Amino acid sequence: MGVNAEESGEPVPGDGVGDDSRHPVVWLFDEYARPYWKSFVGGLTLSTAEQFPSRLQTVLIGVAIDAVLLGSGPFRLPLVPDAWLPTGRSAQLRWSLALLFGSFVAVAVLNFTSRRVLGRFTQAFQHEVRTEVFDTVQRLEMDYFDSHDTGEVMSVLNDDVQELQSLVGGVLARGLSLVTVAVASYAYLLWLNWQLAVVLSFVPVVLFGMSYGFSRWIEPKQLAVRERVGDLNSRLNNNIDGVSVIKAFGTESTERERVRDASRDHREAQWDAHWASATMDPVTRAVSQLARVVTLVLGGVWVISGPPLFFTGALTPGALYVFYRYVGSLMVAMQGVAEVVDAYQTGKAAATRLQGVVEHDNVVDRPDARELTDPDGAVAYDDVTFTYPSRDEPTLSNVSFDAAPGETVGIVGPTGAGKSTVLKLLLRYYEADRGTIRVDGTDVRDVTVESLRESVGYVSQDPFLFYGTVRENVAYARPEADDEAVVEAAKLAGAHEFVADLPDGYDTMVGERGVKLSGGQRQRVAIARAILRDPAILVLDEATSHVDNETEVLIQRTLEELAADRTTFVVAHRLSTVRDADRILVVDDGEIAERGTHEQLLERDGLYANLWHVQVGDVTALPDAFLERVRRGESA
Ligand SMILES: Nc1ncnc2c1ncn2[C@@H]1O[C@H](COP(=O)(O)OP(=O)(O)OP(=O)(O)O)[C@@H](O)[C@H]1O
Repeated sequence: MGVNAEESGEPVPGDGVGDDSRHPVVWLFDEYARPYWKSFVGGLTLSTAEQFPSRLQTVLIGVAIDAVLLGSGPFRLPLVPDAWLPTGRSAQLRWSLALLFGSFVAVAVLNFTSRRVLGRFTQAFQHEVRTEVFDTVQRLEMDYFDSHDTGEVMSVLNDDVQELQSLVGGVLARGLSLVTVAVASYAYLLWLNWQLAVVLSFVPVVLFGMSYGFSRWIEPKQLAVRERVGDLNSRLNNNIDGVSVIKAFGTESTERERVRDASRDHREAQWDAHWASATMDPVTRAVSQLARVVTLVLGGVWVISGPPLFFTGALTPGALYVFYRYVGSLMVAMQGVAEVVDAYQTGKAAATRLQGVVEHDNVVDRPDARELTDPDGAVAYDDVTFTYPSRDEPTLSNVSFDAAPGETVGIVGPTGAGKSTVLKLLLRYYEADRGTIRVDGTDVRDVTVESLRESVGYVSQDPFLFYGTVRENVAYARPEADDEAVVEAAKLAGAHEFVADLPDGYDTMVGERGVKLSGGQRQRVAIARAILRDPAILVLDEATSHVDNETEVLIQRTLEELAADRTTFVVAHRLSTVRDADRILVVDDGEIAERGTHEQLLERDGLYANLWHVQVGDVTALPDAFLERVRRGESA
């Protein structure tokens, strides 16, 4: 996306598009954690460093048992020259106590700081991922939203981002500490008594093998859980959104069953994963207990009666204590590996899904795309053919037409003929398979999507209003617009009267999606929003379908004035809406079947003329072929 993440220090989420060679977790950190790398590395270092003073306590006690308590061994500490250490037993006791105390303090300080630093990193990282991935999602093209429902997307933005917490704390910090503990402890055991250390080394190897096998076993189960969560969220979301339809059709019990099914699938997937974890735990525990027993038996015999079996040399009680404690912590570390691997699999699944969203094949600007500045609004379709990604057959075939700046073009035709699709291509919601669409003579693919859409005001049949006030919704297209401009736009859209009658006027909350307004009122607010934007091209896709005839006439008048200096496309079923258009295109089955002015089309006595006769109630004028078509449900 143009900016170099290295140079700017900012994460650039689109950078990874198409780069699927990176491991999802590496990709995630590379894309979003870079600005915070210092706290990331610092936090990991501190949490790893914390392990050393806490391991030192066992060493100190072991040495003190032999040297101070029993007086049977030298007072020696790893990595500390003997010359620095005291020789008298009371001085050694004081040293041991002082070092023990020091290690307690060090553990507390390191624990506090590592949690703080790593916690801050995790929060910042999650925040970055959440906001950047959301930003990417909202830029994804329409085909993504055609094939993914809200619940699925929400689950990625909520649950998967949440998982990152355990990816950092539960996997990276814990994993690194565990490895450090294991390596350092084992190195010390080798130094203390290499023979016993070598014999006991089989246990961690067995435990590690078990953990690895377990991870392979659990991975698909974790993935299934995440997918089921997405399905369940989608179902719940859909039902809450569609609650009025559910009530109207009295389908509460059917919906209850559907939610129950989705929840059951989720429960089963969850149980499957849980059961796998629950099986692994006691098995690893048993192996670890066995290792402790072997250490005690072997070491005890060694201390009391000299080296057993093939062992040679001596083992002191202090060394046995260290062995017993360290073998215990080694086992805990190995058991922890299973949990780390488990958390890693969950984190990896989340990262994979986040990567999947961000790397979704998006309509991106060409490298040399230019800004479309201040266009006159000439629009030309040249032999455009288009197939929806989920369809096999083209929805539009060989569509060609021109609209000069300031012209009003009406688009009519039966339901499902492809009228809205024609205009969605102008907005580049989708890309044409063949042919070219030009604005002011420039191929829309050669300009930036953002500047193209800034030049087009779009009002759909069922416009979406945001939760907020009427004023906020009108000013949405131009937040800096002052009250006067908002009221002016509302007047032009025929909305001012009803807004003034609302309890709080322009400050009235419209409810979620504008539910507190009628369909016609919502449309008028949406038209005001488009007018306020003052675009060169205005697209009204059934924008007045919910408005009564009288209000439509009013809106029509204003739009005529507005349309004078902007190119306007009007899709309408109510033919009176487009009667005065400079040109009318009749779309039938994805093709432009007829074109001309209202009068020309009536004269032609084709599909348009038939649709007109239907609307003016002149049914006797309709030919049998047309009536047959209506009977087959092909016309509206
Ligand atoms: N996102 C989509 N994915 C797949 N097919 C789609 C999609 N949107 C529309 N279609 C199909 O494309 C065809 C044309 O749809 P379009 O919405 O352009 O028709 P229309 O003429 O505007 O219809 P109406 O008058 O009912 O609004 C229809 O068969 C429709 O089912």
